[in-house]
Amino acid sequence: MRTAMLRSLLRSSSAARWFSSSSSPERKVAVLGAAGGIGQPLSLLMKLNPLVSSLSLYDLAGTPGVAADTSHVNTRSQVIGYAGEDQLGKALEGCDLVIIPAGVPRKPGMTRDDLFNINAGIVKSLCTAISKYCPHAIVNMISNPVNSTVPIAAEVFKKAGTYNEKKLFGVTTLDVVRAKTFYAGKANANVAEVNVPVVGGHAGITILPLFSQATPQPNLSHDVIKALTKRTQDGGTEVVEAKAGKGSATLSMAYAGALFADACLKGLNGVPDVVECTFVQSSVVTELPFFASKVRLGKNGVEEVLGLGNLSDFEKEGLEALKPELKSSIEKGIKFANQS
Ligand SMILES: NC(=O)C1=CN([C@@H]2O[C@H](COP(=O)(O)OP(=O)(O)OC[C@H]3O[C@@H](n4cnc5c(N)ncnc54)[C@H](O)[C@@H]3O)[C@@H](O)[C@H]2O)C=CC1
Ligand SMILES: O=C([O-])CC(=O)C(=O)O
Repeated sequence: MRTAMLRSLLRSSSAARWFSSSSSPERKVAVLGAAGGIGQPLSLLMKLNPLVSSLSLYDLAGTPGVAADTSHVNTRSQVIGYAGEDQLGKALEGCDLVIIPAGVPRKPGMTRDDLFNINAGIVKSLCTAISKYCPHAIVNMISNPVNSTVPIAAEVFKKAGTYNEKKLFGVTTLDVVRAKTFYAGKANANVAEVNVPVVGGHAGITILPLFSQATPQPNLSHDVIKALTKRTQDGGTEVVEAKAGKGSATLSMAYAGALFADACLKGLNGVPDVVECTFVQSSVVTELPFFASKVRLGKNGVEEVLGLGNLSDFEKEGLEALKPELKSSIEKGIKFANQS
């Protein structure tokens, strides 16, 4: 279901006709940081999405080129590039969905939290503009550290009087994408039929894949589950090291970001039973104010935050172990937003 759009694109010899046949509502989507490593392929994937009617590509520089390039693809949306802070308002006006991959990526040896000092300020200024120009938009936060940037966004929106907890999402889809891929390999399963919930947050041990709830469920040993868990938690670092100083995951992240944005748009359009794992304000899952878990998406954003279900003893231990780090990252974000 989730990859139907991309699979149809690959299969169809007349993709343009397939895409232009959409009659879904008008939806304006902005990508902030659209000229970056994630921003460019994500902009292309959003251009391919028939649910988008208007695509607004914003960055400090370079977006006129990305927009001109992307706009030649013969699909539904009209694309406009906006460059520089004075054009941010226009980029955001009337948006239904704003996707934020703006900010610096990791280099080998860094943690996601090492990005806080630069990215916290970027996210704060972008969210201030969102609260002014499209206060009702759904926000998909990709910029790291997600465990802190989502609480920063919430505080900025609260201060502006525009906070709607149902519309703010930390994008953790790449953790799910990785968990599915790695699990399918070990389970010898068709990856297209694999499902794995991933909960917690988006950094190191705060990423908690729930392989006990994965489907299909072959009999994998505890050692294999432990190794799969570690590989999922270290997936970002695996890419950072392989890129050797040239950034972090961009292509797989663009794919994951496009999947999550598509799910949000489907929810907005009233498609039933759209469920994704995502980092949201959460009161029913743990005592922490934000937590990633399965969430049902709907016309207003979050329709329902779903519980964790039954956990294995190993997952229960993982859950307790992640809480202090996640709590401290959340608090760091809240403190930053209220201090500066
Ligand atoms: N949530 C997740 O699963 C993942 C998150 N990320 C994060 O995404 C972020 C972006 O990564 P990349 O695209 O690889 O970085 P990049 O450096 O290639 O691109 C970032 C873009 O943001 C732009 N930018 C910086 N300040 C801006 C501002 N104030 N307004 C608009 N644009 C601004 C830059 O000009 C640049 O084009 C990083 O923080 C990275 O850690 C990366 C992979 C996965
Ligand atoms: O690891 C990073 O820095 C980027 C990221 O969040 C990921 O790939 O999951």
